[in-house]
Amino acid sequence: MSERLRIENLYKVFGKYPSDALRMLRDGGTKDFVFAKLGQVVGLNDVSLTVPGGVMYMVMGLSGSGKSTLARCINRLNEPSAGRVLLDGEAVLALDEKALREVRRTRMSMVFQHFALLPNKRVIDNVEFGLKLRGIPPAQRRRRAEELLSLVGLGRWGHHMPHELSGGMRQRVGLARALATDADILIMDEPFSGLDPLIRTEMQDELLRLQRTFNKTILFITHDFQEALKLGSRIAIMSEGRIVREGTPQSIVLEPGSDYVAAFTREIDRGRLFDARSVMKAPAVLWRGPAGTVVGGDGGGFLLDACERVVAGLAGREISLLRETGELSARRGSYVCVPEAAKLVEVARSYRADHTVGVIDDAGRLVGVIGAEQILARIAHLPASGAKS
Ligand SMILES: Nc1ncnc2c1ncn2[C@@H]1O[C@H](COP(=O)(O)OP(=O)(O)OP(=O)(O)O)[C@@H](O)[C@H]1O
Repeated sequence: MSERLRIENLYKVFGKYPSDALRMLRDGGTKDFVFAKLGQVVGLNDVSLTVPGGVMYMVMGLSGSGKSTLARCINRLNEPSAGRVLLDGEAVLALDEKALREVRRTRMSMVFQHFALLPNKRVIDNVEFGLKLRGIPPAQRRRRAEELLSLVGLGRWGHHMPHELSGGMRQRVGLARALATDADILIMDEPFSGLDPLIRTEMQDELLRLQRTFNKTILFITHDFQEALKLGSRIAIMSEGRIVREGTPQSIVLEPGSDYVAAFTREIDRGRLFDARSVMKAPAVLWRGPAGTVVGGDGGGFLLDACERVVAGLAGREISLLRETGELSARRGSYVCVPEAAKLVEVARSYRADHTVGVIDDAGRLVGVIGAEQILARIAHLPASGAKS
């Protein structure tokens, strides 16, 4: 994945002469310290991050942690006090006004809270709006808008006014409008906050679906950790203008690194966050013979062919028999395998006592095994022996 957006050592101090504040911050001073000494508010304190192309990158933190300031500094709605913003390697802070306007219009667009629609324009005109500003010819932009409306399930609503639609439908129009712009980097500042929970879930699913279709690069701001976990490929967690933890959702939950981050992870549903790949153990070889190779452990195993594909399953007692007598007793069809991406909750559902769950890759090869110990350990958040993180 190529890098699209890179932020390097970005600072934002709200105040006329930020140089003293910057010096204090670079010397290790905190936001509170700067405010106490100078009365200036620190929005960002040495923020660096990299957003790869085609991913949804989440910026998460409590109110006042600097999320919106970061979003606004990236496209210079707020002028950063120091640091660099690179869009496809180009320095955004060096752009003159005209070039900046062009970048905002065509390459990096900002989606504000609630996707507010223009109330006196029809739904289709709302979706077309950004394209019109870009000077796309009428027939072409109409086609694109119609396409997008049907993609969000509102193909027949183009000629209605926004007030004739339900809240959820209006949100979908807003999402279609955001995606209609050809800018392939979208900065979304809490677009779903304040929505009722059902509509919010529906919108999150819709965004994930559309993201897969359009492969946009999205920097998504949220204060909701669950939302960050659900949508994000990577998450940056902010506190007091700094990034205090950055990583994949699974790595952050496994190793929060501080009490501040750990507090967000406590209530999350681990069964739906972790996948088979992240809990499986490497299969140990127990036996080799003309019939194939047996891998697994005391809880059960698998007989594999020469291509490492599962031929048959062995229950725990059959593994004991093999160990004691060297006698192979494996039953064809008597095993459970899941794909690497299967969620832990699905693995737990397929688990049978005295059997090990196999994990297979796209080519059908056995790449790992999961016993009850791994499932329970990850759900209860204990380190499991041999499990990958
Ligand atoms: N225009 C401004 N002038 C002065 N201080 C500001 C300004 N905008 C933001 N701040 C301050 O910068 C800090 C970061 O604010 P920001 O809005 O980025 O936080 P946030 O994480 O987006 O919060 P929220 O979730 O409440 O929107 C806060 O201390 C805020 O008071």
